[in-house]
Amino acid sequence: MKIHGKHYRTIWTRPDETVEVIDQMKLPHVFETAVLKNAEDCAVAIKTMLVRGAPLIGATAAYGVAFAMKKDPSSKALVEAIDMLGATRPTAVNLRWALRRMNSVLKGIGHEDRFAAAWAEAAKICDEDVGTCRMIGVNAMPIFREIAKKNGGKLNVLTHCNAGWLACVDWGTALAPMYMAHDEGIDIHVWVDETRPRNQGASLSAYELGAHGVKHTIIADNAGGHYMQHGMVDLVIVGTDRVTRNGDVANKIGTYLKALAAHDNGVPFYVALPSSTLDMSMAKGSDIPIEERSTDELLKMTGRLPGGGLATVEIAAPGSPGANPAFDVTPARLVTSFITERGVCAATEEGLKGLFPQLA
Ligand SMILES: CSC[C@H]1O[C@H](OP(=O)(O)O)[C@H](O)[C@@H]1O
Repeated sequence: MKIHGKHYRTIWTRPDETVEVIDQMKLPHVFETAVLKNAEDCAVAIKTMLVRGAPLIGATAAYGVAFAMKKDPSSKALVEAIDMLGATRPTAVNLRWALRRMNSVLKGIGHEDRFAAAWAEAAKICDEDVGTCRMIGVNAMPIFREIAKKNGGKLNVLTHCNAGWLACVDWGTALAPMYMAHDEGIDIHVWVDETRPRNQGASLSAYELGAHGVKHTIIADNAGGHYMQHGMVDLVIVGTDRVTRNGDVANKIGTYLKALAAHDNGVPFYVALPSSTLDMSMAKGSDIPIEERSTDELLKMTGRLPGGGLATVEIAAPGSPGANPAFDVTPARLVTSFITERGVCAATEEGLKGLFPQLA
């Protein structure tokens, strides 16, 4: 998408066979990129959330495997790289999906061809993600148009966390239809959950939507139910990090509470789901490993000082312990529909198999 008047993807290769990414830990205050030069750089970027978002995590890990093959194309090195990258974050299945895909491409070819093949496959994963996300937007538009038409051309959407182009390679999943609706002339407004503790909503979704000129309002995570109770939310759409065979949805912590509020107020709750985030090997949501992150993310906050520059301050009672699960699981019964690159389906095994028979 376009920022600062220039078209960006979130990850791109450089002539010196390195990879450049946007440093998302510094946004929205500072726009800086970071150059990844080896598999370890990719692992650290994923673990620290310099890059984040299920599809972008997978793409970054794919280039991590390519770097590993450049250094040592042996099968032992391939296994070690996959293990190292796979250990960075447990919840987003895209990481495992990308690593499995890289392994299946590389294990059957000669060592001398592995780097070139890995570099090409990582690029293919990125290009496919752009097309997948665009199609999620396209497939969401009939829903957006229908609801907007009922509201005289206006549409109030609530979203949680960041499932925009910054979470993917381009377009985004949940935010893709927001851009398309805006560009089509629908009077769309987005309630942006700040999304504590990492504030991906206030820092990243608001940054994206503002850059595209989409009307939006940042709200406290705890305010979403209030707006739904007062008829100010026409639909909720979120991204996901893993959907299991029965349609349960892992997504950023707090998503489950939004789904409950939406259900209680008769607000449709959609999940934008690329097939790379579908885990048909896992039966149900309670099987999904939930990442526990440092309580520093909860008990401290980073922001911009009045004179510029970033600073991190403590915001909690000194010495009080914290707990910081990064995701929760929304049961399929609370999901109105999945919106995928192949169309829209019910949040059921049957619905998913209907769109993705090859994954059955
Ligand atoms: C389109 S994937 C976006 C998904 O990933 C985010 O998690 P994180 O920022 O921790 O990588 C969040 O769950 C988003 O919905």
